[in-house]
Amino acid sequence: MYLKRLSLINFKNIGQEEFPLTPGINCFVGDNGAGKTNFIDAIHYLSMCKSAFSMTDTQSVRHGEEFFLLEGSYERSDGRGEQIVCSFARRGGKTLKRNGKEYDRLSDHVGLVPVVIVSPADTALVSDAADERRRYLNGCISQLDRGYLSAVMRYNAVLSERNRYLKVGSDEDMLSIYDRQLAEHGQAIYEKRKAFAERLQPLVGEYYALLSGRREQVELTYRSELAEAPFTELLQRARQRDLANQFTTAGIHRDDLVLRIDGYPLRKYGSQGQQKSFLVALKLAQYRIVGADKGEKPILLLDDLFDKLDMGRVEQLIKLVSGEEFGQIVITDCNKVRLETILGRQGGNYRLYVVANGEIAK
Ligand SMILES: Nc1ncnc2c1ncn2[C@@H]1O[C@H](COP(=O)(O)OP(=O)(O)OP(=O)(O)O)[C@@H](O)[C@H]1O
Repeated sequence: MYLKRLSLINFKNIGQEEFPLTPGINCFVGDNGAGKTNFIDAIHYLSMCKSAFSMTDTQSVRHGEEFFLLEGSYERSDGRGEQIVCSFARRGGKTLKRNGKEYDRLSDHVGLVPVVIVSPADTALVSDAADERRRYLNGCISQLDRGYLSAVMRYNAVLSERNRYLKVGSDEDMLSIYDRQLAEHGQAIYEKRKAFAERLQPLVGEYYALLSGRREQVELTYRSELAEAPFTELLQRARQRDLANQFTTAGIHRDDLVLRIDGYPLRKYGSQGQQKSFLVALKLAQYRIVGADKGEKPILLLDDLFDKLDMGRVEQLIKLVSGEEFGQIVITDCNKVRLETILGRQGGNYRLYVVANGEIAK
């Protein structure tokens, strides 16, 4: 699946733009603050119904305007077309249409146009607390599995209720009801996270080796208390502790992904370039899994390509993503000459858009 044509109105610093894209490599170049990332974010919106960067939709409406509108025309691998329109109005909220028909629920759209993004904001996956990594896992798995997202939402709802109850009550029967519900959704989430992480593991190692020239070895492992015992048993064991603490102390809301380099924690011992390489390897691994499961190659968004990577690793990355396994690529970089030099060495088949003040130079 690739994006053939993109149209934007009032999206961040972009007033109005419409242009075609190639099925191969598309590059947005321009100075800092020009609006390159905003084009990438628009593509992300059309797939995930939300920004990859801004917390709220309102932040994506151009200052002084009332709404934004994004439209993408896609071509599937079998030649069929898809027309996706995402709009948001400060007063009217968000709507999403596929081929003219509005979705009842935005979540029904997630996964139709698979997308994987690599951006400087990924560093939060290494530096921040475990909830950032759980959010990442949730985002990946929900592109592949509709039931997963609703299981997570139900789990979180029961968890909040149980935590509220623990502050006011201690009835064993009541807690057992919550436990049964938590265990039902939590166990299913655990199994899916475990299976996904097991698929990621070898691919992350493989891609990291390719990017780094096999200089270091990296590992990714999924850590969950549910690996020790079934969830119902964990909840039973934690009951007295939960009553004392007045919140739920065991469960998949404490899961984490453990990232290591040469056996040591990546956050403490990895250099910035090594951490970035790990994150790129992780995203490429995700790309492979999503592509295999969907039967459509995702769109790969590489925001700020040279962020923390040396020339050798960037060149390796471009070589990798120019291969058969990958489909449409969208790259942003502030240095046109540097980018063109590398792309030239890889065959020179790409389209370049020069961005200034939210506009593409014609
Ligand atoms: N809602 C908005 N309305 C108007 N302008 C906005 C809005 N949100 C962000 N911007 C502007 O968009 C610009 C940032 O664009 P973007 O992040 O795409 O830059 P970039 O070209 O990727 O830059 P860099 O090379 O620094 O990463 C900034 O000038 C910012 O002020």
